[in-house]
Amino acid sequence: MIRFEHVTKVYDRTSRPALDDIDIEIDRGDFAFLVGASGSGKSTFIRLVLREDRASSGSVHVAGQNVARIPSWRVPRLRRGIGVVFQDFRLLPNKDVFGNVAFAMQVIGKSRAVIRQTVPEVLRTVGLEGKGKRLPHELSGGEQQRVAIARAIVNRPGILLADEPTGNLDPATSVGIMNVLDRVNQNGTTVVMATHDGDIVNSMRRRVIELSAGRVVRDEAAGEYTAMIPHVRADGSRELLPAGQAIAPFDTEEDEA
Ligand SMILES: Nc1ncnc2c1ncn2[C@@H]1O[C@H](COP(=O)(O)OP(=O)(O)OP(=O)(O)O)[C@@H](O)[C@H]1O
Repeated sequence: MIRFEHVTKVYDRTSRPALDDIDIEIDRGDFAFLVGASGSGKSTFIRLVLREDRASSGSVHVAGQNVARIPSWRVPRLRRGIGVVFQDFRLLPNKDVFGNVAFAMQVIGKSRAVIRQTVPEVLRTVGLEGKGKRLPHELSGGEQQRVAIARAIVNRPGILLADEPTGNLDPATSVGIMNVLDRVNQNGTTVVMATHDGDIVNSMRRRVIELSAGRVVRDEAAGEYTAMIPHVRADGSRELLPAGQAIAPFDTEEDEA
């Protein structure tokens, strides 16, 4: 569904690539977490899928299409097949819940009859039945994110990209949002979620793609937030430690040198 072939992205006026020779495939129906420190390239990955930016080299394929070959006038059609959810919800403040979701259908020319039928169905999917007339400021953060997800999926995209969707939410509310994303995935949508939320990654046990300085340093089918890597103790015995901690003995040696 999403294929990166040796993709490198170097932004103007920077020397270090934001993405460095990324070669990865995310299949139809997958659920993949993108993890990695701030600045490791997660948002850049998402921007390239949406063709908000172009790869400096290599190619990005979405639903079988090389996005660099799509003429500008057809980019909106590419994006119509991709729902996007952000950390800060980005709802229209003067439209109610129904209006926010309906708007995504109006802009692609859906009829009023179809909108009237579809929006309540989608609001039910995200757990917001009966809240169609509320304005965004009358909703909790978790409810606002549910509206954002409803809006992202109402046109049945093949892909849902979520950039830190639980970043502004407390842990309990985040679990509710993950249940919604899981349901969306079970309905066949490929979900890619960039996150710093270790608890969520560890509880979901889905594919984990870890970026570090623009490179894929880990890609596990049912991974955890932090990789556990083998570490040899001074006495020769072995233990599993989080990747960051396992390099400590080498730092010590350097300090002494
Ligand atoms: N428009 C830009 N111009 C120049 N450099 C950029 C631009 N956008 C991102 N970068 C740089 O590219 C690298 C990757 O940034 P990116 O935003 O993709 O990281 P991220 O993993 O999403 O970080 P975060 O977790 O903080 O959102 C960083 O070094 C960043 O400074």
